[in-house]
Amino acid sequence: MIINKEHTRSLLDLLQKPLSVILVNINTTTLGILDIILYKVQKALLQSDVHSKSDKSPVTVADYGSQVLVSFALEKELPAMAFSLVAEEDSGDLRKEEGKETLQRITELVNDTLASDGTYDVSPLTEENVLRAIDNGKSEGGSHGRHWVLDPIDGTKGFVRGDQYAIALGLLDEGKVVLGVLACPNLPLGSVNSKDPNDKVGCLFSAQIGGGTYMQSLDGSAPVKVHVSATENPEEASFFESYEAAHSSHDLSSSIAKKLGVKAPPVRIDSQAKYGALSRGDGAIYLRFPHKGYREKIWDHAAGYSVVTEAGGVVSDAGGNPLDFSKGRYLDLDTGIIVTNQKLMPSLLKAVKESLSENASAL
Ligand SMILES: Nc1ncnc2c1ncn2[C@@H]1O[C@H](COP(=O)(O)O)[C@@H](OP(=O)(O)O)[C@H]1O
Ligand SMILES: [Mg+2]
Ligand SMILES: [Mg+2]
Ligand SMILES: [Mg+2]
Repeated sequence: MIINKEHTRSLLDLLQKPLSVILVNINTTTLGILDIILYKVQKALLQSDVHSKSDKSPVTVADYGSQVLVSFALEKELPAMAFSLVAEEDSGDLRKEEGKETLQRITELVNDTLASDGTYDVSPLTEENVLRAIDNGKSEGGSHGRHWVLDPIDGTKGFVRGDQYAIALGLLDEGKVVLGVLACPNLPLGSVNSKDPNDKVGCLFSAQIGGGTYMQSLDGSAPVKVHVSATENPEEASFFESYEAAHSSHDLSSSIAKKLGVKAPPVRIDSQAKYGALSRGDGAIYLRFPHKGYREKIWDHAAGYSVVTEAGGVVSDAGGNPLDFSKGRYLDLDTGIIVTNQKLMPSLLKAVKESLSENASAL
């Protein structure tokens, strides 16, 4: 397995801009701390430091380490605010006998990182501190107050494979997503469809409610405003879906695309990088149809929803209802998630409805 250099970029560095939008003072040195942990984690991954959660999905030291450091830094930087974090990972497996070594490894990495960075003058975190930082993410969210929503690594399968992944942070205010930051370290700056291996990669998308969506390179170019594709013609539209067929029915999306008249083959990539790419018009449609019984989590969509919506796109469930982030850790929705521009949405909804009634067994 080859994990390339982009995996080592600083997570908090990626988050700096939008945090500054809401006037949170996280300084740049602090933001550098995750560089080192990801570099080390990358090496650990080569030693197959990938574990399986109770739902059989993978988690790596990188996922935990990212959650510890984002949680730690947010708590440090937001002392005056009531700090509530809804995040993907929990400490359950790390508290078991079998999780001991992984916990040790995370603690070691976090402490090495904090020490070599030096921004926070703190004594080394104990394993208990690490567990507590992870468990900061236990908030239930909901319709009152402010809640940060974190996916420390979205697209873990892509991360492990060396493909696309994202670090996704959103902010809920009274149940609405008001801020979204999506760092996509492996996404080419020009287009997801770029075939040139020398193209620069690493994109940061950020959106604030009412303020549009901006993209910049991860090494700090000036942000440019981005918009979703304006196409009204499905024949010109290409569509995104999960790389993993287990996450979204490829059969159903293929039937929808056919009905709609989409000519291009699907673009299959991991993570919310799909939302980022769509927000700048790389493709015009994103279809997500998890298999029966799967419940979508808010951290898998909050940042991406904000980035696409502020770029002029529409995100809804398969019934055309807007996504509701105010219900807690899960999104309660009808069947799937579809994303496109305002012009294409009515015909997309029609195609989805017809395909669902003809291919109910595809889910
Ligand atoms: N059976 C399933 N159906 C749909 N989504 C699933 C799934 N199992 C895991 N996922 C979610 O799909 C996300 C990745 O989406 P994508 O397929 O677009 O890359 C995962 O995020 P994590 O990698 O953060 O766990 C996980 O939350
Ligand atoms: Mg996961
Ligand atoms: Mg995720
Ligand atoms: Mg994740």
